[in-house]
Amino acid sequence: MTAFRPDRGRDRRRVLHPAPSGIPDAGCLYGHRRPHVVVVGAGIAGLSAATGLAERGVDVDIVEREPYIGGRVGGWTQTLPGGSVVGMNRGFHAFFRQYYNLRNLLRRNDPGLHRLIQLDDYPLIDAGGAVDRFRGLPRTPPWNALVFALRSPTFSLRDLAKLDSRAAAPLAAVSVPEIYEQLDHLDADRFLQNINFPAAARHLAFEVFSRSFFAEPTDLSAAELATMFHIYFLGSSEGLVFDVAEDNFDDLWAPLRRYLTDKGVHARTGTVRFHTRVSIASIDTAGSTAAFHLTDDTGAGIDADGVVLATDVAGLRTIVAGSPTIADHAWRERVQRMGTAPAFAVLRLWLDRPVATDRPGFLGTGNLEPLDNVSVVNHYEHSAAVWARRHGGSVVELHAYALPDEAQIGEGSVRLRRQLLGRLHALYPETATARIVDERLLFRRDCPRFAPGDHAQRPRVGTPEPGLALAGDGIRIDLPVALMERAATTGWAAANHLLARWGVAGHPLYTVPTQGRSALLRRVANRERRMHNEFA
Ligand SMILES: Cc1cc2nc3c(=O)[nH]c(=O)nc-3n(C[C@H](O)[C@H](O)[C@H](O)COP(=O)(O)OP(=O)(O)OC[C@H]3O[C@@H](n4cnc5c(N)ncnc54)[C@H](O)[C@@H]3O)c2cc1C
Repeated sequence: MTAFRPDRGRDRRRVLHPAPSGIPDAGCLYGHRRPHVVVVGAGIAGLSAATGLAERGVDVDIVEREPYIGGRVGGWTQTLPGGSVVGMNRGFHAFFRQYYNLRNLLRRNDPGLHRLIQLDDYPLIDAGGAVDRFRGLPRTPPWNALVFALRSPTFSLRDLAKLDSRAAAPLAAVSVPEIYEQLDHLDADRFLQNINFPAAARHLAFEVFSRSFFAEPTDLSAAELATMFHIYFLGSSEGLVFDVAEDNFDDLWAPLRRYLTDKGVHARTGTVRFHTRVSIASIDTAGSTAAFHLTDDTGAGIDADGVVLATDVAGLRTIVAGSPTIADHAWRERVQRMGTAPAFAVLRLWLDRPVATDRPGFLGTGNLEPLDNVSVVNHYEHSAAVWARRHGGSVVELHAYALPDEAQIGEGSVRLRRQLLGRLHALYPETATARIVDERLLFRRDCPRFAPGDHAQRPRVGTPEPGLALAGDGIRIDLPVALMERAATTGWAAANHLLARWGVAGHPLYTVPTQGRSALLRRVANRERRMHNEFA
């Protein structure tokens, strides 16, 4: 059996959320057989849920619409002109050290996390050429934020003095979930204006934060921004340096898939089967001998004792709309009200020339629309590095978030591509004369919306339907987690939810502290909240 050592990080103030207690193995709970759960969606959330269930003796079928697993962090291969087979994926992802629950998933079959490598620095540059850097920052709050602010060309000591410290207190004293009561009615842009945050720094540091939720600061909840600031900056001493996958994302998930399907080798007892290219259309709770009957869009069906819906928002809405017998009307309506963020584009270029050697693996940009970031993929991804070496070239990826609908079609997409290339040539002039050997432009719109007011409406992991749980980065969980880590945490929590129903032990979760680290700032923030409530 593989000994699994959980990732606890280095922050001594991280929080352990203990595993719910129960029997260790679901065993023969159903007489002669184990319970059987269908997990719909094989992104991070679905894979976490499946792992959590299988390790406690539940039989799991994972059903995935795409031909690959990993969801938005999935990878596949494609053939370039000339016959080279190269890796392709949905774009650059930063794996932060405070992603404890995601790292614990990856550790299942890669205990040393050798498939992740550290990216030493990721500069942020704005239209005026001002650059913020993360290299060499202290890890411990508040020194990380202070040194970042003092070093930043967009933030002066005078700016610091001008901050409205009372209005800004919630930023430094985030408490989850209370922060949503305080700030979810506001948008991030308005909040930063209210606290006198300097405009240049707003564009650079905070726009990058908010646009990583694929939204403009005016469309992002201030509570989500503050929670992000807490997770990555003031609430954790794991630091702002992150890891990236050292190869295409399929390399990240293949070992986990083996871990889940190889029988008898690992510390799990349930049987796991993957079904790719299968799209679930509906779930029925009536008329079948099993608790649930799931039907795919070809009409084929599968019975289950429990279900985890770990799809993206659109997938969840479609399935729930087709399933009038599950849960209740109010809950189904709540699901239909979930929103998606605007579309984004990922343009990957295979160039016949290298970029300058000192170009960073990842560069964030502010105020350089439509460009949000540039990655030099061959600086960190193994298969891209092999291609670049063999061809004396480079592999570069450009992201553009929060796009208007017209940017995705016809002349709009041609213009977007042209603008992105123009930005690249201005930032990295050596690329202007490079020939594009091949390119892929992807448009997607499958990230959840985190607009003001969304939080209270968001469905939670547990549902009114016994035996049905939700997971995904758009699902509410009142813990300080975001993006990939929210996907992983809700996945483990969905497994725990179903296991608890059967009296089976769950899995522990870890998070950054659930409240701000400074008692003084917490007191100021609490006073502010009380005053706000009195006047509201
Ligand atoms: C370009 C980009 C960059 C990002 N960068 C970062 C980053 O740097 N750091 C970070 O933390 N996060 C980042 N994210 C966010 C991160 O990708 C997501 O938070 C995370 O992958 C969500 O995982 P999930 O399992 O919740 O959803 P998904 O990955 O979307 O998984 C849902 C799965 O359900 C499947 N599905 C949907 N409907 C059905 C159906 N009816 N039947 C069967 N299957 C179905 C889908 O095909 C999909 O595989 C980024 C996202 C994008 C797009």
